[in-house]
Amino acid sequence: MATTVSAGAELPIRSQSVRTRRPPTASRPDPLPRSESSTRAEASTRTEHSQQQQNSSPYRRSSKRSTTAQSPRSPQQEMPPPAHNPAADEPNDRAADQQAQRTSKHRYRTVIPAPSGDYAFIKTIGQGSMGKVKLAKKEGSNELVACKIIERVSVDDGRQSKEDRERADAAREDRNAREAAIVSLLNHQYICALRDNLRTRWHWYMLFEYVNGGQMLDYIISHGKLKEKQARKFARQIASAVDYCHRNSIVHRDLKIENILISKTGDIKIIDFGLSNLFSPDENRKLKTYCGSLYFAAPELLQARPYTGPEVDVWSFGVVLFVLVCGKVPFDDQYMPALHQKIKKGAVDYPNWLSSECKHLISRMLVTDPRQRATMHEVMNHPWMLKGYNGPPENHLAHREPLQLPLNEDVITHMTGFKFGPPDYIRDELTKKILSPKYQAAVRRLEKERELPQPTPKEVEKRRAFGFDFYKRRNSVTSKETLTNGSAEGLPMGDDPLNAFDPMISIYYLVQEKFDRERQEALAAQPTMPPKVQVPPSPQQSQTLAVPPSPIARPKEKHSLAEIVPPQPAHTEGGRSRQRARSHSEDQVREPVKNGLLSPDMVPQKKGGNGPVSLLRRLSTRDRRKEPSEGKSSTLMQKSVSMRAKSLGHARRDSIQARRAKREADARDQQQNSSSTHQEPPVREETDAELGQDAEGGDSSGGSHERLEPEDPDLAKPVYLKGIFSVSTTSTKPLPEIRADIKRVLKMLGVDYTEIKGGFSCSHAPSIADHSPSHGHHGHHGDSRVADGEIRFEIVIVKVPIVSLHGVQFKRVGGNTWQYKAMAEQIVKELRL
Ligand SMILES: Nc1ncnc2c1ncn2[C@@H]1O[C@H](COP(=O)(O)OP(=O)(O)OP(=O)(O)O)[C@@H](O)[C@H]1O
Repeated sequence: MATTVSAGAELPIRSQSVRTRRPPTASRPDPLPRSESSTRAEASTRTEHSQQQQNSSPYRRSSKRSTTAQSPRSPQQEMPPPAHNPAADEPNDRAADQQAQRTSKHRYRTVIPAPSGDYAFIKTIGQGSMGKVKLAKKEGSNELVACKIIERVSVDDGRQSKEDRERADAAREDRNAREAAIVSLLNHQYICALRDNLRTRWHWYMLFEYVNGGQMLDYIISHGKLKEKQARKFARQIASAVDYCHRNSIVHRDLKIENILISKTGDIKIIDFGLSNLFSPDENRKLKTYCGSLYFAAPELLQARPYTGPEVDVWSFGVVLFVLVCGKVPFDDQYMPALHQKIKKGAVDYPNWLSSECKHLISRMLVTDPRQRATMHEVMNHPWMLKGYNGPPENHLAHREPLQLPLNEDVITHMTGFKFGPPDYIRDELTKKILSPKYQAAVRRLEKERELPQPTPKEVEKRRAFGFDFYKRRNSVTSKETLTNGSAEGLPMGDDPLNAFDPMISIYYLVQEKFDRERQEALAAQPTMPPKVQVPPSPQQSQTLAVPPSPIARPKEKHSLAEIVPPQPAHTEGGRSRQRARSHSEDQVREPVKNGLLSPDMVPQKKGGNGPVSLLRRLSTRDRRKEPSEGKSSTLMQKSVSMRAKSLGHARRDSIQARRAKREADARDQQQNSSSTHQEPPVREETDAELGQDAEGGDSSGGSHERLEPEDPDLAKPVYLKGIFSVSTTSTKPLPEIRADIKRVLKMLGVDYTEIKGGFSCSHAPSIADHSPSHGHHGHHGDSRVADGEIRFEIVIVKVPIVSLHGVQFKRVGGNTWQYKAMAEQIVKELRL
C-alpha cells in the first residue's frame, strides 16, 4: 500500500530494503525466453519477498491518485493505467507483445519491435529492482543496446485491495513514463542515452546505448580503491553529468556506485534515472519522496524531511567519491538502526592516507545539514577537483537564450511524460512564467552580466589558483545565504533564466534542444541535399515568424528563415560558450558480441582508439607525453598488459623504476627549460581535452594484439581486454589449475555454481547463521529480485595474450552489491592468484 510520509516525521526502521519498486507481477506474456523459465520460477518466489519488503519498506513512494502516462514518442496519447482500461493500449500493442514473446530458432532470442527497428535479445546483462536488462542487437545491423524491461501491472496476490494495487500501478506507470521522458531528453556524454522506447500492454522496453566497459563497482573490486588521480577523472565526469542534470531541473536521486558504468573509452556513464524527478527552486514545491539506496541516501531522506533536490545528489556523490578513493562505503554497520544513526550523524572515518584536499571535499559533501552542505558549484570548484586541470568540469549545457514569445507549439506538444497537463495548459503556464516580473528581472540581470567585460586571462588565472582562498572562504562561511547562492557561476536557484529557473522552462529547453539535434542529424545524413525532414524549428528560429513582439525580444538575436541550418552548437561551461564534446553516438557499440564479450573475429579494426588501449593508457599514471606516437598504441597496450602481467615477477618493480626514471628525466628537462626555478616540477595531469584526444586519436588498428585468445573456448572466454586486470586477478597458473582452484574455493565458501562457457555462474544464499547481525546482512534494494540475502554473479576466466596469463573477472547478476563485493574479494583472496 502506498503511503505518504508527512514532512518531518522520522521514518520507522522496519526494513533493510530502502527501495522496493518491483511489485509482484501478473501472469502475462513474458519477455523472457522459454529457456529461462526456471529463472521465472525463482523470480516468482522472490516476488513474495519483494512484496513483503514493499509492505514494510520505509521508502515506499507516496502516490495518492491514479494518473495517466504518456510515451515520449506518443505525446498525444493519454493512457489510463493498463489494468483499468486495456482497450486503450497503444496500436499494435498485442502484436508487439506477441512478437516479443515469439522465440526464434536461437533459443535465447526474442525480438522487440521498437519504432527504430527490431531488436533481438542476446542475453541478460543486468537485473535491478525494476526488472531485467538484456543485451539486444538491432536486426540488420551490429548496433547493440541494453534493453531495460519493466513490467507495468502487478498481480493480485490478495495482499492489497484492488484500489491500492491500481494506485500503485498508476504511480509506477508515472515513474516509468517520467524516466523514459527524462532520459530521452538528456544529452550528455557521461549519461547513458536512450536510443528507443517501446511501451506495450504489459511492459516498457527502454533501449539504452550499451555500455560495455563494465560497472564501476567491478572496477573497484578488481582494483581496490582508486588512485586519487584516477578517482578525480571519474569524479569530474560525474560532476559534469550531475551539474548538467541540475541545471535542467532534474535530480537523479539514486546516485550510487552501481549506477555508474564505464564505457569502452574508459569514461563513465550514469544509468538508472528510475527515481529521478524534476525539482523547483520554489520553497513551496519541495520534494517529498524519500527514496534512494540506503548506503548512499542523504540523512534528510531518512528523516523524511522535504528537500529541494540537488542537495541529495551532492550527498550521494560524496558517498560515491568516498567509495572511489577508499574502496568501501563511508557508513556501514551490521545492524540497520545503527547504520541509520551513522548516516544521520554523518561521522566518517577517513583513512590517514587520504589527501587532506580529498578529505576536505568529501567532508563538505557529507554534511548532514543540507543547507550547510556543499553545492555542486563548490564541489566542481574545489581544489581537489581542479588539481591538474585547467578549470572546473564542463557541464556541456547547450548555449541558451532567454525564452521569448510566441512559444513553439511543436515543442510544447512534445513536453510529455511529466504530467504537466495538456498543451494548452502548458502554453498558458509558460507564457505566465515568461511574463512574470521574476523572470523578466532575471533576464535583465543576465543581460547586464553579459554586458560586463569578460575577465582578463590574468583574472582567469587568479581564479584557478584560488585554493588558499577557497578553504579560507568555505571554512568561515556560516550564513545560509552565502552557501546556497555561491558565486555568479554557481547554480543560482530560481535566479538564472537559463538554468533551473523552473522545471517547465527547463523541459521546454530540453525538447527544443532535442529538436535541434534531430535537425542537425537529418542534415548530416543528407549533406548535399536540402533538408526534407520536417523537424520543427527551435523557438529561436520560429521566432522569425513571430507576430506579436516579444516583451524581451532582441532583434539582434533573431534569425532569418535562411538560417534554418543551425550553427554548430556551442556549449557553456559555467555559463560560457564552448564547443560541444563527443556525442553519444561515438560511444555506440557496433561490435558483435558473443556471450556478452567480444570474440576474436569481432575485434574492431577501426581507427580511433576508442578501446581498451585508451582505457589502459588513460588510467595509467605514466606521463605519456614522451611515449611513442599514437600509432604505436597497440604496442603500448601489450607493454602495458605485460607490465601488469609480469608484476607477479619483477616487471612491476621494473615499471615503477622506469616511471621514476622517466619522471626524473622529465624533471631534468623542465629544469633545463626553466632558468628561474630549481624546484621539482609539479606532476601534471591530463586535461579533459587531452584525454578526449586520446580517446579519439588512439590507434587500435592493431586491435588483434589486444584480443585474448582462448585455449579452449569453453574454458576461457576470449575477451577484449578492458583494462580491469590487476595483480590480484591475474595468474600464471595453467587454466585447468585455475578452474580447479575456483571450484575448490567456491565449494569452501558454500557458493553454488554451474560451469558455463568460459567460467562459472554462481549463487550464494547466506545460511541462517549468516543472517545474524555478526555476518553483516544488509538489506538493499537489489535484494528484492533475489531470495533474501542471495547474491548471484559470474566468474569468467580470460586469457591474456602473449604473456601466459589468465585473468579472473567477476560480474554481479543480482543481489546485494556489498555482499557481492565482499564475496568477490573473499574469492580472490582465497584463490591466491
Ligand atoms: N546501458 C547499459 N549498458 C550495460 N549494462 C547496463 C545498462 N543499463 C543497465 N545495465 C545493467 O543492468 C543493471 C540494472 O540496470 P538499472 O540500474 O537501470 O535497473 P534498475 O532496475 O533500475 O536497478 P536498481 O535496482 O539498481 O535501481 C545495471 O546495474 C547494469 O549492470
